[in-house]
Formats: sequence, C-alpha cells, structure tokens
Amino acid sequence: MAEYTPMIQQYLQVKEGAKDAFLFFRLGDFYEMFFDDAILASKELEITLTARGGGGDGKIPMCGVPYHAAEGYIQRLIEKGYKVAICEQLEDPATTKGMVRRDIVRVVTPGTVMEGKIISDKSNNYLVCVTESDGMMALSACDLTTGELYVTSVLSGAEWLRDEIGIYEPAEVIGDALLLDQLRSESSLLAKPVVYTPWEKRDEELARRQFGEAAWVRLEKERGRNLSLLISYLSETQRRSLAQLSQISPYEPGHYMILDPFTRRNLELTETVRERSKKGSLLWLLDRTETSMGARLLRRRIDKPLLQRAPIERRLEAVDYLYNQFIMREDLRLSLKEIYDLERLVGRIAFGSANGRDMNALKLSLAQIPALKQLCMTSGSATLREIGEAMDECAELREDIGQAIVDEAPVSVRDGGIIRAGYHERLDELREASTNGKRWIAELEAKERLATGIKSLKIGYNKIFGYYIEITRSNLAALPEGRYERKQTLANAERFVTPELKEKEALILEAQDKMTDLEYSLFIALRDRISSQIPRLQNLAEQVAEIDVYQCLAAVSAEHRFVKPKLSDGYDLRIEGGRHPVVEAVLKESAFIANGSTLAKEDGNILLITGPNMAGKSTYMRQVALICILAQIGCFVPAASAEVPLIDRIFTRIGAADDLIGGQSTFMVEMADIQVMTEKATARSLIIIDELGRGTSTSEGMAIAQAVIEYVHDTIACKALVSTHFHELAHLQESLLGLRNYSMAVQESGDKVNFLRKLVPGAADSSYGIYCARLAGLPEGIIDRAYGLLQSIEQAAPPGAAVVAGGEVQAGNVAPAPAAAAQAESAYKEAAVSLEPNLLEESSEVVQLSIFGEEPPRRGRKAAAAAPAAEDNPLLKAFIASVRDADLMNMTPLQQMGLLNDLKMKAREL
Ligand SMILES: Nc1ncnc2c1ncn2[C@@H]1O[C@H](COP(=O)(O)OP(=O)(O)OP(=O)(O)O)[C@@H](O)[C@H]1O
Repeated sequence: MAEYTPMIQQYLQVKEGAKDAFLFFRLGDFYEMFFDDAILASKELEITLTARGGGGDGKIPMCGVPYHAAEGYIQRLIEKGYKVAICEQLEDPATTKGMVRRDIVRVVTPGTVMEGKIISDKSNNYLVCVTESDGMMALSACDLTTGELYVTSVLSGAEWLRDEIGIYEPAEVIGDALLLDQLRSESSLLAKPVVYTPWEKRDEELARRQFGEAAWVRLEKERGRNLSLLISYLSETQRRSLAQLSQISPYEPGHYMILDPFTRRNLELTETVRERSKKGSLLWLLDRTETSMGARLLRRRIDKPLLQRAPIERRLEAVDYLYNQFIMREDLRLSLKEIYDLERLVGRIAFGSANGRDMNALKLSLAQIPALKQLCMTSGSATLREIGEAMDECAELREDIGQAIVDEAPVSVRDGGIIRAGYHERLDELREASTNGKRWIAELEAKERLATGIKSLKIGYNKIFGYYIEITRSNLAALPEGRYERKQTLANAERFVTPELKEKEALILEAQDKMTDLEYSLFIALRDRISSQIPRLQNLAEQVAEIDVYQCLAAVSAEHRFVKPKLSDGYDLRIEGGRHPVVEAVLKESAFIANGSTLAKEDGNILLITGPNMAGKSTYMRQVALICILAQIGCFVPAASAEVPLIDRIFTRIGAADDLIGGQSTFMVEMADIQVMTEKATARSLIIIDELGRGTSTSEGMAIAQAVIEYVHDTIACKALVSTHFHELAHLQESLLGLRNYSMAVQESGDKVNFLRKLVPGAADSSYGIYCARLAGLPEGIIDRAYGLLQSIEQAAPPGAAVVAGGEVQAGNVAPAPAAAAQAESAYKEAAVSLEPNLLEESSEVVQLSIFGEEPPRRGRKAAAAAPAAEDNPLLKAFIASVRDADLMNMTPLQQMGLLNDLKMKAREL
C-alpha cells in the first residue's frame, strides 16, 4: 500500500485520540473531515462530499466547513447525538517551516456543550457519571454551563440507578461499561436520547486539586471514585480550566421522595404523557419564576420532593408569608426580572467565552442585589431573612465591571471598543494618538480639496492599501502632475498616497493595534478577576433562584386558592376538597369538582375505586399524588384543607404511558412494575394503580388484581388507590379491614349519562363502556350491535344480576346502587346456570378463579357440578394437589400469575 502524505498521516494520528467523534481538522480557514467522518458528516450536515489525493490507494473522501461558521455545524452534530473533536493548528503556518503542529483542543459532547439550541434557559444540561465497586453505586450529575455538580451513592441497585438518572434526564452518561450496557437497554424510559460513553480512566489527583482537599476528604469512597472518573473525562474532553465546577453538592438519596420514571411521566410532573410538552404539566402550572435560575431550581424541586420535615417547613414558611403579601411579591418580581442568568454567565466566564455584554449583564444583575437583599431582610419570613442576611452583594465586582466596560459593549472581545475611557492611562494615550491621527487625515482631506479644487477628492481606507486619496477619473485632468504617488487604478477612479499620509497611517495603525491588544488584555484581566470569585457568584445565584421559587409558588398558590398543607406526624392522610391543579386550571371557571381523600389506619388505607370510563378516576388518583408532591416540595396544595404524612415513594401504574415502551406487552410491563413495587414499597409509600390487571383475560386479570390488593393490604400496608373495572372485587371490603369501596358517581337521565365526578362510598355497578364508546364517536352500527349483545347477556341473566347486567342508578340518584358482594355472588350464580353455550368458557374461567384464592370470590355452579370426582382421575388429583400445596402468601404476583397459567394448561387436559 502506498504511503499517505505527511498531512494525512498527521490526521490519522490525531484521529486515534477521537475515535468516537467527528474530527474537525483545521486546515487554514477550514475544518476538514476525511474518510468515514467525511462520508457521514456530508450526509448529516448536507454538505458536499469531495475527494482528494493524500497518498494511499485511491482518493480520500473529504468535506469541510469554514472555520468562522463551524459553531453552527458543531451544534447540529451535537443535537443529533454525536461528538465533535476540534483539532487546531498549534503554530502559525506563516512562521513555521514544514508541517504545522496540530492537536485536539476540545471535544464537544452532548453533555459538555456550552452553547446552542441544546442548552435551554429553563432546564439543565446534565452529564451523568455512574460507577460501581464493592457493592456501592455512585452517581454524579454535572452541568458545565451552570457549574452545578451533584453526587450521591447507595448500596448497589439497578432500579435506583434508573430512577435517579430519570430525574436528571441527562444528555450524556459516562462511566463503568457494564452499568452503561444495563442502562442502554432501558433508555426508552428516558425522556430524551442519551449518548453513552464508557469511561474507565480516573484522575484522583486532579479531582483533589479541582475541589480542594477539605471537600475531598469528606466524600464517601465511591463518590470520590466517581468524581475522579468524571474529572478525568472532563479534563480530556475540555482541556481547559473548569473553574465553574468549584463546589460539590453531595446528597443522600434517602432525603428525597423516590419517583421512578414511569411515575414522573404518569403524573405529568414536567411534561405531558402524550405530547411530551411542558404545557399541561405541573411544572407548566407552577412556573411563574422570573429568572432562568429560578425556573431550573423549580424543576429540580419538582423532580426531588423532600422527605424531611424541617426543610419542608422552612420552604412552606416563606411561601406562607409571601402568599398574603401581594405588594412584596410584586417588588421581588420587579427586581428578579432584571437579573440575568447568573449561573450561565458564571459558566461562560469560567469557560473563557464571556464577552463584554456578558460582563454588563452580570453588572446589571448585581445592581439588583441590594434591593433584593433589603426586601428579604425586612420581610416577616424567617426563611427569607436568613437568605437575605447571607447574600453577598459582590459590590466590588459590579464596580470593577462598571469602571472597565463601556455600556454598549461589542460582541467581539478582540476588536476593541470594549474598555471605557479613563479606565487605563496608556489606553487613553493610544486612543488620543489614534483620534489625533484621524483628525489630521480629515484636515488633510479638506486641505487637498482646496488646493486641487477637486471637490469630490476623498481620503478612504481599506485593509490592503491602508489610507489613500481617491480622485474620480473625470477629475484627474485637474490634478497637478506629480502631486501624489499613484497607488491603484480602479474603473472610474485613481487612488494615490503621499509619504506624509503613509507616515500618519503607520502611527494610527500602530496605535490601533496596540489599543486592541491592550483592550483585550485588560478585558481578560477583568474576566480572570471575576473568575477567581466564582464560588461567591454561584452562592448568590442559588439564593436568587431560591427567592424566585418562593415568590413563584406563593403567586401560584394565591391565584389558584391553594392552602398550606399540614405535615402530619403519623401515618394518616386527610384531604378535604382536593383538586387536580392542572385539570382544574384548564377547565373553565370553577368547573372542577373537588373530592376529599382519607387514607388512614383507622378509616382504611386502600381505596378501591370503581366507576364508569370517563368518570374521573385517573384524575382523582393523580390529584392525591400531586397534592403529596406539592406539599413535599414546600408548596401550598389545591384543597380546602390537607393533612399529609411524608410519603417516601410514589408508585403509579396509570393510563397510556406504558404504551410508549416498545417491545414489551402492556401486561408484562404492568407485571414487572408491580413486581418492583412489591419489592420496594414501604408502609410510608403511596401506590396508585389504574385499572389493575386490565391487560389479560377478565378472570385472570381479576385474580391478579385481587392477589395484588391483598398483598398491598397485608404485607406492604401502605396507602393505595386502586381503580378497577372489576366491580366484582367489591367484596374485598368484607375481608380486608383496611380497604374501602368508592366509586365515581354518575346520574342517568333517559339514555344520557351525566358524569358527576364526585367520589362516593360504595362500588359502582356499570362501566357505561358502550355509552362512552358512543361519546368517542364510534359508528352507530357498532354501538347498536353492542347494546343488542349486552341486552342478550342481560336477558340470559335473571333480574338482579347487577354485575353482568348493568346499573341501577336512577335519574337523580347520585350514589350508585351498592353492588354488595353477596348480591353480586348470587346474581353471578344465577347467571352462570343459564349462560349461552358460547359464554360457558368464560364461566369455566371463573371456576379456575375460585381455586386461586383461599376464599374464592364466587363459584360458577354449572362448572362446579360438572366436575368429575377427584379419586377417579389422576390428572385431577395432581391438579388439586398443586393448588393445595401452592404457598400463595410467599409468592410474588408474577409467580402467582405463572402458577395460574400452569393450572390453566392442566385444566385443559382434564
Ligand atoms: N373532578 C373533576 N371535575 C371536573 N372534571 C373532571 C374531574 N375529574 C375528571 N374530569 C374530567 O373528566 C375527564 C376524564 O377523567 P379521567 O380520565 O380521570 O376518567 P377515568 O375515570 O379515569 O376514565 P377511564 O377509565 O376511561 O380512563 C378528564 O379529562 C377531565 O377533563
């Protein structure tokens, strides 16, 4: 094989260090890409693919982008989830003999990008690092644009890692390869695509230097290991100072409520299930923050409700005070409005990309601090006073910027015009020289016009020829011969110079060069001074964000008539007049029907909710969860009154969110989730299950539902809201002391059904499914046929077969007729005798149901009568034995399901 040219060899050598990234290889005014990089980049960026000789066999694919426009192309690749390594020329080609040295100066990755569309004002851009050793797992989450760095650890647990990552919604995850493989297989759970980068290298020395010895020694071992891995990755990709990462924020997972990704999505905390948009989410309702930092903090708080009483009370105290202080809220708002994104400004200062405008934005923001501080310190809230007292105004930084930078600073920091007059003596002198020179030139122009009598004579300037005297062709005849030296001929003019003019030009240009250099170095010195104060500015940013969140939560609470929740010491949850905050907000004025909730040891901690489709069951269950979350983030809650305990974890199985997961059946996902729930839920958890057991056949679904409810009741003993279409489960209220039947009331009038959205005691007895199907616009043909079939089933069943035959709700009768278990059972027995042959299979499944639990909910008489005597049939004997020996109480629902399936297969052979 022929040898590559030295340049291509250099390229290949550099590319070795950036195998998983596009290599932007600087060649003069372009960044070029070669080989496969070029082929892929030309597709992704829609730029022309060419080829060049470079030694080797055949031509090398190549494409490129101009260096001044590279930023846009890099952003596009990052948004598509790629990485870009930028390779610069490290020597000036003009002064270098032979090949210029080139090397990678930075690798831009989705988790480390500093600018562009991917960086949204109101959310963080996290790089997450995961590690595991000696049975401990650690996770750190770092946002380079704001300088936030969180780290935590637990005893190893795959679900924990999944839940924790779900909270950060990172753009990129790095760390132990094995962990990453696991996470990758679950990445459909995350809201946005993630780039995974296995990374094993650690640099503890660097990490110690970065965070300081004092902070380092306090870190738990696995956390330290994790951060030294993170720092090694950052230093290899960023290759510059990371002054914004000055403080580590370690936290204990046990201090926060746990919300798995399903639950966060089901409850629509930060985005809606269907559109995945912020609009319609809890965050959307709550976000009245005035600053970007406030918006991000609010989001973090929603993502991590607290589990400890004292900090919740502290937050509630501030919200409570501001709730009634409209004028104070307004004053705070006006001040906050003027504050720019301090965290991101600080990020840019540390990164070295801040310009004069950023400095001014910092100055203007700092100018608001004294007023903000004063408002807090004189407030009637202890929390706000504490924040106010701790606020460092950073006044000298504001003055420093004010003295140095002009009010209307240019975008570029290299072209001058950025430093204020009077700031630096030498700069003023140079400016004077340059201004004098320019004045001299203006005078020369006037003088020469007079001397030559050419009125259109003008003195111009361009970068190539410098200053020149320009005379139009028509006036050339009037110019005395030899007055100027000819320099350049244009189509309709001649350009001239004089030695005097060139002399002045040299002076002016020299002054200008020196001026821009000096301005640049003065600016950098200022930026460095500010950079050394980053931790102070970061603290301030945090305080501003916190104040912003309090005014925001108070404003929303006041506007939507929320009340202060009482945190109960014990176990009980009592909500009066609870509302779903978002559904209420989108419904027209006071159309939302409030409902209370009592989940208490004495009054029942499981609500089994039946009711027709569309009746408001899901809304109700979500509202209870949201009220708990709101209370634990330190916000008022949508209710007439609320006493809530500290919930350690919320599990939800609601609605259509699971349909989003590819590959697995809804039912299997539900079962797997319930399996996690049985393992992780504690007595302090809240479980919400919508339409439990819906993904399988009626009888099996019902069996599973009952088994799960019994397990929650007997073993976990936590609070639970369970909705079901299986009205037959109502009988559980008799055997389970802690379970209460409730239903969503409806009112029938004629052939119309009114959804009253009112939770009433007792079970419902109809699903009004066909009615809802009509509301959804199904063709009348289908609706009529369905009613016809329903009627034939009803006729098959004798009067009173409420379970099968539908409701007894009378017009004007709010509460549904109680479908008591005894009544339902006898109705079912009657119905089973006279069922159509094609419905017999259904009834035989009921028989299998009966062998499932120790206390069968009901038996189908017909099938029972047809059963052969066991002693005549060895198969039946074995069948009965496997039922008898099954240790139901020690089985997970999944195992129970397996058993049921087994029995079903055996039953077929009988
Ligand atoms: N308390 C309420 N007050 C007023 N409107 C409500 C209330 N609860 C629910 N709604 C409205 O009723 C609609 C249906 O509610 P929801 O989805 O909770 O019903 P559901 O009983 O869970 O139905 P399905 O069983 O079909 O899922 C909601 O979109 C909402 O607009």
